[in-house]
Amino acid sequence: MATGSARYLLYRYSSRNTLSRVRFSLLSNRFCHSNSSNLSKSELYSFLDQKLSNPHQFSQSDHRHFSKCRFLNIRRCTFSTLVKNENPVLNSEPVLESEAAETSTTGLELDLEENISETESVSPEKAVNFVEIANRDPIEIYRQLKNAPKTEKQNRDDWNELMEIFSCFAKSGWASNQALAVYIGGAFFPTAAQKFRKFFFKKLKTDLVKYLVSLGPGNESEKFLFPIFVEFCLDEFPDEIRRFRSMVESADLTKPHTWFPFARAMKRKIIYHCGPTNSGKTYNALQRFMEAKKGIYCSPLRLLAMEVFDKVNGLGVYCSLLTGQEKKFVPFSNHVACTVEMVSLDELYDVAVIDEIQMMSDSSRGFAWTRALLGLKADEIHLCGDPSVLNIVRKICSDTGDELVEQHYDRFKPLVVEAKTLLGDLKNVRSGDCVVAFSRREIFEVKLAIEKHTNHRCCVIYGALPPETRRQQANLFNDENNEYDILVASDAVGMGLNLHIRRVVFYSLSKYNGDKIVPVPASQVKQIAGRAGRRGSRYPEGLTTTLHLEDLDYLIECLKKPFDLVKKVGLFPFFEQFELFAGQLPDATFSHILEKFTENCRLDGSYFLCNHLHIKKVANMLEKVKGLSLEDRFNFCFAPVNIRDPKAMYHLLRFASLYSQKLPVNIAMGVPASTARNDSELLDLETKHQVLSMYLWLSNHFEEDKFPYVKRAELMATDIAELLGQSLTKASWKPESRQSGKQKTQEKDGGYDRPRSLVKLQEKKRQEKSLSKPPLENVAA
Ligand SMILES: Nc1ncnc2c1ncn2[C@@H]1O[C@H](COP(=O)(O)OP(=O)(O)OP(=O)(O)O)[C@@H](O)[C@H]1O
Ligand SMILES: [Mg+2]
Repeated sequence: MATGSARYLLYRYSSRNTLSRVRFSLLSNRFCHSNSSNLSKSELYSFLDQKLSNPHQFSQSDHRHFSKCRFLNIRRCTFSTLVKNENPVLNSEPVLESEAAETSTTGLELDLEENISETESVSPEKAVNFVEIANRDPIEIYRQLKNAPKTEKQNRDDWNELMEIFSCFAKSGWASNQALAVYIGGAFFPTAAQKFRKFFFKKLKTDLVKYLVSLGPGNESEKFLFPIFVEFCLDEFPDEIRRFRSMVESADLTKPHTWFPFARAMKRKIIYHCGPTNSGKTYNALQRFMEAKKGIYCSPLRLLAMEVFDKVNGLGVYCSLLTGQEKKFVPFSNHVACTVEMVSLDELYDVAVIDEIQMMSDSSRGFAWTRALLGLKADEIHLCGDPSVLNIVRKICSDTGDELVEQHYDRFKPLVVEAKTLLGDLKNVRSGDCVVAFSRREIFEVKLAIEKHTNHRCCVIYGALPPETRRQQANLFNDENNEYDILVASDAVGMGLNLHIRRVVFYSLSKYNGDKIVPVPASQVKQIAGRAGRRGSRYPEGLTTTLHLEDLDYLIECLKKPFDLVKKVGLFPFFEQFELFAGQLPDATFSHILEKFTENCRLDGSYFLCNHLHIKKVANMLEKVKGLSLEDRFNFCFAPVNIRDPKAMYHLLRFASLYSQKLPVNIAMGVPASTARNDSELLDLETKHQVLSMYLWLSNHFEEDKFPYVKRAELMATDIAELLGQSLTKASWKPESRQSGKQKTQEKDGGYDRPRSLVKLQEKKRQEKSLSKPPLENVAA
């Protein structure tokens, strides 16, 4: 049977079965792409019967296919043209849909309208002028629907199709996103869409239904429905819209440079000291800092702030110290060394230094650097960092109108990679080595192994140690006149400390990121490796290598890799912004407000909202403490606490409870009489110090009289830091296993071996995973 006649039969069949236009088109499409065009009339009819017997015969892909063809089918070649072309009585030469579309021109639209009316008598359904509907004003459509006295009856197919269209609309990410622009919130959108559907179904108009059915579920119908939906919402939900509007406006984090009008009123000069590690960036910035009449140095770490405080005072420039935990005011000082979170944006300075500016992109703490850069009231601001945020600083300066001067640096002496590695054996460590491991457990295992199998003694530095203890360990390592000539450290060694390291040895290049084991990012590897061979140290030429040969390639790859260019930097609302937003949700809990803020806040393309999982965890715990103001909660949530340490969390809860009851907050903790004898005692000392540090932090962020035991806490903290230092120098025990099922290290005869390269292990796992996955085509099939 010729395709033309088959199509005619198909059309006749569709008339007989009152097939909707969409279904007819889909069917004819399928038909044309199948061998069924060779069937006889009865065979064809039974083929169609069989197709139609399954109500789900038109799959999503059919709909998608039809959507794609919509412009061909509707705008340029309507069903009626198709029928006309295919009708052997009217046209003996059949024209396929695609051909008809191909040959149509833009001028055809007028003809199509004629065709619609022309075919009214032959169409299985009343022909509808789709072009006219597509161009109709949505406001007018909405009014017409609203004023329609009753619904017009539809056939079942169209009804079902319409249901599907509305169900897709309600789930549409596009529509939900667009709705935000008219202040229909993401949470409210499904309700609004459901009410819209109810409204529409009560007022069905056949022409609209036909048109929507011709568009089918998906993009096209969503785009058509959306403006009508907007009209409906404006009319039906003015209160919700008003409420959401003020909520969105109070969560507006766009244009953060406008938040600091005083800084904007100043003509600031920004000097970006840009370069790799050990290139003199901080040194040069500090020279200007010390020359200035009034200066501030903003550090990424307490330890580094203390170091600058000592160094600057040592050079005769009076300088105070300000960190979350301590305030050391030096009389007559016009200079201050602080942690970046503590920087004052009220004071005027001649020179400010913001060290490690690339930390602006840090997922949790980035906002503190962004705030300092945008808000510092200083004539001259020196930024020190790697080139990763250079572009974004350029953009910020063009927003703020500040002058930007770039100073580029090279490393004093190149870092040399030792290709031999330690051949998997820690016995090959040498004096001046810093072995870098990424967990506390590994650090102690390495220390134990080195001290057992060699004559070297090890100092240790890791994040959970107080800065005072880290400094004590660093001094012990730097001092030539003792037996502690190896440093075993975590990534905590990567910033700030000036250590006499000859060679950085990576024990591993993978670390646990709180969720899974991942390769250490290249920027971090560079930063850590850069600790070797500092200018002015005993080893001005630096070396780096790995324990295992297998890890060497990854190390080289990281060192060669150019710095990634950061596209976004961190932001977080001030308390005042948060408070304004909270006003929209009077009965909500703190964590709910936080959640809503995250959901509704708007940010410019160069910024992201900093990760606040930690804050949320604390907020959830403090939910049960009654009587805290919003500001109190906000402050308590920023207190430095290890959320994975139940003891530390318990103390924070206790502090907040006492505070809320207006009782003096006590420490309720003693200092152990002697050094730690095992790892659990050491862990206990670490926790105790963290709790005291938290107490001191809180005393600096709340009224002092509420935390009356500051002096005592300071003394206890000093004692514990000392005990920790003493405990570490003699520590020779196996670390506590905090997680079961972790990789076990192996001891071999007369030596020590880590199981295997974790980087390789990760790579192998990834490869196995991708091999076990079927090829994409199969998945699609
Ligand atoms: N011009 C100089 N004269 C004397 N010592 C210098 C000079 N420049 C830098 N140094 C010393 O070199 C060492 C590294 O310098 P600096 O700390 O400024 O490097 P950096 O580029 O900031 O490195 P990082 O990125 O690791 O912070 C420091 O001990 C510093 O005192
Ligand atoms: Mg530096």
